[in-house]
Amino acid sequence: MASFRSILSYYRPYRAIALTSIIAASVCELVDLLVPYAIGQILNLLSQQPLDAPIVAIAETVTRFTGVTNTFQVNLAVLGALVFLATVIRAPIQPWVGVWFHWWIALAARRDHSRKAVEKILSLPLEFFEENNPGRIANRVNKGISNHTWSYPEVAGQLIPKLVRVLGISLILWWLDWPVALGLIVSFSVILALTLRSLRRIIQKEEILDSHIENTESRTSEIITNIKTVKAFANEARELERQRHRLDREFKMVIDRIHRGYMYLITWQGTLVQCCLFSLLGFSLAATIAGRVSLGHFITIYTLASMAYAEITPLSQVAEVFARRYASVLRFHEFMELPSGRDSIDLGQAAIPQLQLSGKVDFQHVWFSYVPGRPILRDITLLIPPCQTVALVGRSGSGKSTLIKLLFRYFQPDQGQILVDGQDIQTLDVRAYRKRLAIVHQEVDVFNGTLWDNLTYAHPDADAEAVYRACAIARVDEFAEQLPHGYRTIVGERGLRLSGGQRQRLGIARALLADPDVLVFDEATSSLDYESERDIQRALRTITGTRTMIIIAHRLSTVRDADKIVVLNEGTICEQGNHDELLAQGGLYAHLYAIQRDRDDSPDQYYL
Ligand SMILES: Nc1ncnc2c1ncn2[C@@H]1O[C@H](COP(=O)(O)OP(=O)(O)OP(=O)(O)O)[C@@H](O)[C@H]1O
Repeated sequence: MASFRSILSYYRPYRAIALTSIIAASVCELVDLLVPYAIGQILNLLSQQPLDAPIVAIAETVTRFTGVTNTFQVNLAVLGALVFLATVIRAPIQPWVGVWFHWWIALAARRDHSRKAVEKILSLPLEFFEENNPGRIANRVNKGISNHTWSYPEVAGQLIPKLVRVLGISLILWWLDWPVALGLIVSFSVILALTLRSLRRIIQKEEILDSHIENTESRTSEIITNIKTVKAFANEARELERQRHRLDREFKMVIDRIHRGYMYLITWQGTLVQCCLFSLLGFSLAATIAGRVSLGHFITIYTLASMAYAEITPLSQVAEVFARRYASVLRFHEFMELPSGRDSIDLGQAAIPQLQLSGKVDFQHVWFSYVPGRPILRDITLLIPPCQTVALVGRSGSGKSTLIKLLFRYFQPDQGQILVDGQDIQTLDVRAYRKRLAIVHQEVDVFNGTLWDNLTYAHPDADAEAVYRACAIARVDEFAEQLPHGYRTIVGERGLRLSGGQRQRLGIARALLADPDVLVFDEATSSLDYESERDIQRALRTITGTRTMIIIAHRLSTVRDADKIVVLNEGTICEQGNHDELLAQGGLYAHLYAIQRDRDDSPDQYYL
């Protein structure tokens, strides 16, 4: 559970430098207090009233060392020097000991935690990304980090040094006239406590607002991602209406609850401060008339008290801004505390151990459910000998892709085990293991970069000859040559958009270049036209028998030549054998095959 402690731990690596810079900034604030004090003493000097003992002591020391006997001149020089030190000398030092380090820490922490956030994203389990859309995740991370970045200089550079300043003022006032100091301390503390209490109430509303904003932004991001569907169903107006409703709700919350709350706070706070200052003026004036306080001290007291009360507004503003950000900062920490997936990789591990597999895959009594009590796979037992081509077929939702997800260790079986070359895959180094597998999905991910970069994603050091060979098999060469800059054309997010078929060919070539021991095609050619698909299949025959291939397909023409066809039905294997055997069995496969042969005009394209 994220808490204030999590926020402190964000800056733990910079503890020493943070402490030093906060102390330095606080000292600068204290030095600034010398000015009203010295001005008060100058007034006493000019009006021939006695000076305070410390000033007299310093002046006597100066007289002893310099030999100057004119007391008035020495006193004036000492007081002038104090003002010079507190203003001219302090001015160039303060930004460096304070601002520079506060921002250095904030920016260094941003760099470090952005890296950690990427690490977290890479280590979260797959189901997290199925439940949270990219906009929601990016918003949570970016907002959390940027709020941390902005808050640190404010808290370390303002909040803490200003509090020290107020403490310094109280001590000086206590020394000059303790009843006035007591009045200031009590009134200041009461106002600050009341302010913080009001802020706490506003924070609760800020938290609700934050989750409203996250929902709105997440929907906007979904609209962008699914814009084709929105337009195709002419749902623009409905989406707009829904977002308008959400934005109105946010606005109402901001104005009626949050902004109004701040307005009330500023109003009573300002009035109370002025009342206190006015009363303090009366008390110190009375003390001066009664001769208890010198004219110089009266000026010093009033100036210092004004300075202290003047800090209530900036202090509460910093506290207010911090409060606004607190909720989103905590949400960032909650995100960072999410448990990593069981399949997560040790990113600190330098070298990936080498692993070579024969490609023998053995599912032994595998049970699996996404939701407890609702098994998706039931007692799957399947042996795939090395270098065989096995097809997984079955109705939509029968569990084909889930079986592959288990093979890739995205999820763990509830019961049973999956062995590769006789070893339980859970015992293998996950990075080394996955390096020996490759998959081509129906939807191929294309990164922003050149076609070449995308092709060599799994194997960046692949030599040109290997790339061209894979491209020839997957028929990438056909369209690559047509692109404006060939293989160096930028594709993806900020480049040329590839068609669904072209993306699938790219996906196939990319997987081939990884040179895996087990190659999986999950509806990998479904976006291709019949002719291209047949051509690619013919080309793929050159690698058939060189590695284990698992093909998930609805189009029967793509699996007829498989060594084994496994038919899944409601999470169980109901039949297995080659095409002819399954037809001869006259079971589900033969039944569906017959239905589709009758339905389809083309004898080569049967869908399951
Ligand atoms: N992350 C998930 N959480 C919960 N249920 C899931 C999840 N992923 C898939 N399922 C469910 O598991 C079942 C099997 O899904 P799976 O994707 O394995 O089927 P499939 O045979 O590959 O289907 P298709 O041929 O349509 O791709 C479906 O009922 C699906 O709704």
